[in-house]
Amino acid sequence: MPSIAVVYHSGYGHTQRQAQAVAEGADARLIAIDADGNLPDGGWELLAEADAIIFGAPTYMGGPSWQFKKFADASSRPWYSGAWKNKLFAGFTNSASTIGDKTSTLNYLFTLAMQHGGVWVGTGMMPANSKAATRADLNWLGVWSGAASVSPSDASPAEMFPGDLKFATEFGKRVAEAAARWSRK
Ligand SMILES: Cc1cc2nc3c(=O)[nH]c(=O)nc-3n(C[C@H](O)[C@H](O)[C@H](O)COP(=O)(O)O)c2cc1C
Repeated sequence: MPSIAVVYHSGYGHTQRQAQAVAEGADARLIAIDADGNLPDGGWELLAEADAIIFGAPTYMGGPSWQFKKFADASSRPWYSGAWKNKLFAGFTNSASTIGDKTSTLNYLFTLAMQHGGVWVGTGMMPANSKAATRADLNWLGVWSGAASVSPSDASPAEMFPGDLKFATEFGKRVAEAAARWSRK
């Protein structure tokens, strides 16, 4: 079975809930970037061993949080040795506004994966964009480059939209299926 890691930052718990949903679908290990932008003990080793790495960050000011960016800059060490080359990568983000420039964050996560010589997995999911669509549906936002979710600015993590969480889990499953095909183990 391929090993999959979800490495994410969350300032206030919303991206963490999304990360848990992605990890559930992917049967992945969760690695939380802390408030200082550091990984827990053993985090880098888990990433080195993973067949697939899923990046997650909240969208702050139209991009990933600085803590995620600190992690990304620190990943220049495995970049130097090509240690993450040919792994599968995917990404997700959460923010308050429906659009909120979330795709800028997803584009950043994609670019990071490409810098590492990785192969990107998108959502591959049809949008729920008819008049009858509700926030309980999968991919209500209509995003293909990665999983996205909305947390209204006054909503707690417990109040996140069920469709967004289901979307995150299905996205995790898709990455796991892709990793099973990609991995030679
Ligand atoms: C510094 C800061 C900047 C933010 N910038 C954006 C933004 O550009 N777009 C948006 O939709 N929401 C923005 N938000 C709202 C957060 O994305 C939202 O609260 C999100 O749920 C936070 O995720 P977290 O709980 O995982 O930290 C911002 C919040 C903070 C604290």
